Amino acid sequence: MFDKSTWIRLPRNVVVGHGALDDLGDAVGELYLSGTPLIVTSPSPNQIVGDRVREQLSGAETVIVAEAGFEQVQNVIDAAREVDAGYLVGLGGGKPIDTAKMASDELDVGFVSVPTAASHDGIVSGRGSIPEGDTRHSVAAEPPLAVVADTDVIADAPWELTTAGCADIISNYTAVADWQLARRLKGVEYSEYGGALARMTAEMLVDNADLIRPGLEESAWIVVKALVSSGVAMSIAGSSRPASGAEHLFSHQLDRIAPGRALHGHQVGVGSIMTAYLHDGPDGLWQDIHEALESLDAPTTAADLGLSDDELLEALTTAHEIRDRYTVLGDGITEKAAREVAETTGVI
Ligand SMILES: NC(=O)C1=CN([C@@H]2O[C@H](COP(=O)(O)OP(=O)(O)OC[C@H]3O[C@@H](n4cnc5c(N)ncnc54)[C@H](O)[C@@H]3O)[C@@H](O)[C@H]2O)C=CC1
Ligand SMILES: O=C(CO)COP(=O)(O)O
Ligand SMILES: [Zn+2]
Repeated sequence: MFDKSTWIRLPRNVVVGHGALDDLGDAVGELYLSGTPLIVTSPSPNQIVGDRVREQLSGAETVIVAEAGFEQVQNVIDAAREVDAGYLVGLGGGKPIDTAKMASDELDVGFVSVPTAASHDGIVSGRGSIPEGDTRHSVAAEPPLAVVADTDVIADAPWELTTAGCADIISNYTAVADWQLARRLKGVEYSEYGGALARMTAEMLVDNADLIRPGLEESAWIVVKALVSSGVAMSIAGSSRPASGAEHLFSHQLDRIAPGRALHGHQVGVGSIMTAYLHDGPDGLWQDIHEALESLDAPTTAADLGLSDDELLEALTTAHEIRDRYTVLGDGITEKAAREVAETTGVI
């Protein structure tokens, strides 16, 4: 008997474009949400567009989160209960958006995603990525009912935020390769559709890398659309597997070893260069990934990430410990192997 069943939860309204923030009220109005909106944001996005968002959502309250973590999620839950929030709006980069979507899940209220930077592919996903002690959880969270991405605001954000988002997407190449490896070696469930979409998104971004340039609103448009597509791949898969493999484990480990040193997307990009080499050897995809990152002016070396060689090697040799997710790192690679891959790819 066929007894498989799956839920794919996707946003109803995805509004991307110049001045899209002015459509936020309409995009939310169409969802028939009721009650007080609670805006979950971090200091810079609040300063940049907080008032514009509050103008669109009458009676909105605001809570500021500086970091992502379970404590912050709990603070948002408490703030939401205090104002009897009807729905939450994540405004900013990946941290406030993840925090809002996790709090919404716990509170059983709607979630709206308003990215102010194209820095990560969690803007649409129904996953939250949260550190806790020595580990980092990828948890099911409330997918957004609406995503409103204003390309004017995003194009105005520091350029490195956009290149971080590009690198987060490019890393889908190695994430999907790890996922396929885990299917072959460990029988991990694989979604052809989720894997193909994630990979195609990375390919489209690499093919358009020449068009992605600072200050061009069209670049923000290309990157946001790719981030949406990558998030949809995660929703189809019901996990972050299409967009998170060993390169992400490496980045998560760096967040512990060298916190705040570099952006998430930049760390996974450098990780992806090295794990692509581990997958395919010297003549494989690592050079294309390296070239695409270089052409975007995204980091390709430990020094670009503000890391010493030793910090980078420590992260690479211990990344497999972060969580129980089988990747090309298996149960860990030796320091000699890590040094060889990092040197051969020019990362150190
Ligand atoms: N749930 C998921 O599927 C995913 C989650 N993530 C998570 O997202 C986080 C990384 O996201 P980031 O956006 O890099 O972190 P972030 O939220 O800390 O943002 C990075 C910086 O950009 C600033 N910023 C945002 N918009 C700005 C603007 N318009 N102008 C000036 N500054 C602006 C923020 O204030 C912050 O200082 C990590 O915690 C990562 O694990 C990343 C990818 C996918
Ligand atoms: O960053 C992600 C996808 O880009 C997902 O993060 P996790 O590795 O925590 O699932
Ligand atoms: Zn990521």
